[in-house]
Amino acid sequence: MSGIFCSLRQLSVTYGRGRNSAALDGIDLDIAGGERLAIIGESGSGKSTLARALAGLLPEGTKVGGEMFWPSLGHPPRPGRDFGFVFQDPGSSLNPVLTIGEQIAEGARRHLGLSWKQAYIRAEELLERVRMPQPDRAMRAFPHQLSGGQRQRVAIAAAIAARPALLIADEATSALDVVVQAEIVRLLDGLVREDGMTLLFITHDIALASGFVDRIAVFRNAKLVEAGPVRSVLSAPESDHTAALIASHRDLATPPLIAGVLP
Ligand SMILES: Nc1ncnc2c1ncn2[C@@H]1O[C@H](COP(=O)(O)OP(=O)(O)OP(=O)(O)O)[C@@H](O)[C@H]1O
Repeated sequence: MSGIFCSLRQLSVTYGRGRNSAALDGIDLDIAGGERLAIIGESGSGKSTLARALAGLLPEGTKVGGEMFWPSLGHPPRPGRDFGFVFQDPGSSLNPVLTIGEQIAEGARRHLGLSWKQAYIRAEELLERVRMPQPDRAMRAFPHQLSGGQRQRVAIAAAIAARPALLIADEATSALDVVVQAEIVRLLDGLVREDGMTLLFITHDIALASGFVDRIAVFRNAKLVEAGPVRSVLSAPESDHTAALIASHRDLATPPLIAGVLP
């Protein structure tokens, strides 16, 4: 890991249109360059709001308080260039009327200044990297011709096309069955290690995240409950809420298995 990638100081977010309760409230958090950080929390705890705040994707009219610093980038991350986003439903980020090759190549062309020909070559290399079966055929396919897991591989390839420093995966495996889920987690893990990307892995599933991330940050009701290395959070959670989350996963709550889950 290298230095601090992002520092949040008392970050607060309140959505507009008459809402007065904060979606994030006084968050202090440092994210190291190249680290794999899991953002854990129940539905509505503020996880996606954190991702949108980092990515500068909050809707107009949202009130943002506190400060965000980007020591290694020197500026807020630019969409498609400095960060890539992978969502739960790849259908929301893939264009149904463009071929897979066209949509991956577009990001590489626009942000890396490649010609279309070079961008197509890069797109096919990316499909190989995300272990898409028959990448040459997949280049000419449309999203609806692929399985959910394959679409998620394409979404990941598109998200990393411009070699971003930050990859945000927001419930990226939640809609997949457990076998494909494990494959996608392994894939993300390998890609961020190889490229030295910082990964924000947003999930409600502490057991899934604990198998591969470096640190866990637990959110509840707009607040950061605790953050720390996986081993410390699992073996000595600071809050009752985190302890309850761990206890709800029997395989994590059983001490001999904690060691088994960790790398
Ligand atoms: N665009 C929006 N406008 C108004 N309120 C919003 C908006 N998006 C989220 N919220 C509210 O902000 C709070 C935090 O939502 P957020 O989506 O960040 O939570 P989350 O932990 O990601 O939940 P989930 O796991 O269900 O996606 C919730 O109360 C939610 O209803």
